[in-house]
Amino acid sequence: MAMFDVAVVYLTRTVDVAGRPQRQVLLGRKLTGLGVGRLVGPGGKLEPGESPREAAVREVAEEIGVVVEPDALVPIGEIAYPFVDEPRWSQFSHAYRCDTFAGEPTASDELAPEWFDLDAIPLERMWADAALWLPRALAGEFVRATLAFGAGDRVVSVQWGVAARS
Ligand SMILES: COc1nc(N)nc2c1ncn2[C@H]1C[C@H](O)[C@@H](COP(=O)(O)OP(=O)(O)OP(=O)(O)O)O1
Repeated sequence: MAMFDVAVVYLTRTVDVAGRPQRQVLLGRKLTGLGVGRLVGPGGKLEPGESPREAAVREVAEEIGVVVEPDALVPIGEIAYPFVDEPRWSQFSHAYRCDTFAGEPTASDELAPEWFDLDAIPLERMWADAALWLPRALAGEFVRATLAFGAGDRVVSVQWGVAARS
């Protein structure tokens, strides 16, 4: 199945809450395009000739006005998303975590960013696949998977260990 590539970035930070360190992740409410209304990491499609890392740097700057260095991006997953009923939506996602960045996340036309505690990510407001892998990936595991979407944006099949483009 033909798939377009996307890069998605999960910025993380540690804040002090009543004298204790609290890990947080930045998500944003999608304001336009596929998945509008959902919480996502900043990201989007690769442009022609771009590497996933280059796209990740560009998308973070465009969508939340934050500067990340390519080397600061830590790969946390490669996930193929075949859309069985809408093949033109099928995509291959390169996911990164990034602890080091410059600038304050700011809303754009595409995304309204917000920090969430890592132990209380509102997974029900994200794409349905997030609950299957994101907490593990943010805890340090590299996730490779093929997660097929069906009608109603439900995950209809799960294959771990392989990110299959066809
Ligand atoms: C768990 O997180 C995600 N799961 C799934 N299944 N898909 C996700 C997740 N986070 C982001 N995505 C997808 C959704 C979209 O297909 C892309 C991002 O798309 P976007 O429309 O923002 O792409 P751009 O290239 O920025 O848009 P333009 O076409 O407007 O340039 O990632």
